[in-house]
Amino acid sequence: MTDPQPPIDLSSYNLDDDVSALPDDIDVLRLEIDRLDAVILGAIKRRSAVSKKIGAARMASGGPRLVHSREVKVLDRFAELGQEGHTLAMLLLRLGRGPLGR
Ligand SMILES: C=C(O[C@@H]1C=C(C(=O)O)C=C[C@H]1O)C(=O)O
Repeated sequence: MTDPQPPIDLSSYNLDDDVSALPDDIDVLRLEIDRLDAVILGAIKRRSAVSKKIGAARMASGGPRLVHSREVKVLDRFAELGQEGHTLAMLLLRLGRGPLGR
């Protein structure tokens, strides 16, 4: 159903490391949250900029601002997170539309 993900090497982010191996130390765990938030925020900002660039390029050649079929694929990608994943994907799509986006 979902497209295969592109071959991106995420190994340096340690996203698959066993969380149960982390110490039960709130300060240490919060540092891990802070690290992950920095990665997520950086990725979201870049995703929004790339999405806007695609929209601008498409409109410059007379195409539509949005492509429903592609947006459905993005929504599918986050479906494993359930309703919250849907909400998250919708927010990502909105961020890529800029201030006039719904
Ligand atoms: C980025 C694109 O343009 C728009 C933005 C999308 C996105 O942010 O993922 C998806 C589809 C389009 O509505 C695209 O067509 O890939």
